[in-house]
Amino acid sequence: ASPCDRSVPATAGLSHDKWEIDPQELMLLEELGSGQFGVVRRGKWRGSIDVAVKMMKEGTMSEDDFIEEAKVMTKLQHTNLVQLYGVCSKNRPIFIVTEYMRHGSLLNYLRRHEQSLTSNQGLLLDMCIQVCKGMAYLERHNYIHRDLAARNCLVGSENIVKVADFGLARYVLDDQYTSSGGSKFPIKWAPPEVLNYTRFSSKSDVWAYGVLMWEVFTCGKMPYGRLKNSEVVEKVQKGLILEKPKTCYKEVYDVMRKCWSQLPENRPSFRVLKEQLIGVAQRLL
Ligand SMILES: CN1CCN(C(=O)c2ccc(Nc3nc(-c4cccc(NC(=O)c5ccc(C(C)(C)C)cc5)c4)cn4ccnc34)cc2)CC1
Repeated sequence: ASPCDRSVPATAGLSHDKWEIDPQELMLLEELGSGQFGVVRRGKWRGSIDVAVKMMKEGTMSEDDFIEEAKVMTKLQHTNLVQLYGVCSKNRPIFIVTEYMRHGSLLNYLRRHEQSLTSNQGLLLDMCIQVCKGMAYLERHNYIHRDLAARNCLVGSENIVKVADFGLARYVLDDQYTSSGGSKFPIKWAPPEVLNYTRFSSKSDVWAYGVLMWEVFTCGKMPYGRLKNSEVVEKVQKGLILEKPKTCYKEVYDVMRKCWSQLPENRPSFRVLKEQLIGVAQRLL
């Protein structure tokens, strides 16, 4: 640049690829809770943008693989997906920075608002449709979630619901979580082909989506109640499915049941599910 050039020196910002966030532009605020990777905090980015910051506890994630994948994840943009803004990967622990969702997980939201929600089937169905839209977008981009459940969806202002942590399961190092025999594996959201062969697909996400619908219409009950994981595996392989929640239209339960077809090819796609659920909402409400 010529000496009289007042613009910012050319190198500024280049040291950070567009998915790399400068930690000096982050202000960390209160703790939101902790998950598989450690503590999550609310923060401000560039002084004004509300963010959630996952601070990855050392040894919990295969970091280099994730940082590579982050470039792809930042390109996945949809109203019903929690937006990944970027990562701080130049020092440890690495930070994963996403948009902030002020009401926390869908599971806790359902449990906290059970009284007002049980009589509001329209809102419950709308929440399911929002998750379906986010999942249909991931399906269109051949992106598999691998751990879709109400605990991994988040609620923002005006009852907006977004899918979070899509694809992140691939980078968890804890084999109690990654192997289907492990104590932390989400057995109750897994179809037969995942229980038997860990064969994940958008159709295994559809099975999990059916369980998420059941979570929504029971306002956050635990699927299969207090059954042990080993008992659930046995029953699911025998074709047992979750019973119809009391406050749930039969048409809605019929959609859930299709998500639990034993064979993946017999389950609807998220694209078809979205059309069916919107159709049910128009007829019923
Ligand atoms: C009135 N209420 C008061 C209490 N309350 C809260 O404290 C509260 C408010 C907002 C919250 N928001 C967020 N919370 C989180 C959050 C908080 C704790 C843990 C986690 N989850 C994780 O750390 C996590 C989740 C899944 C996974 C795998 C890979 C296994 C799928 C790995 C790690 C997320 C992430 N977010 C991303 C965007 N917004 C949020 C979370 C909690 C909710 C509102």
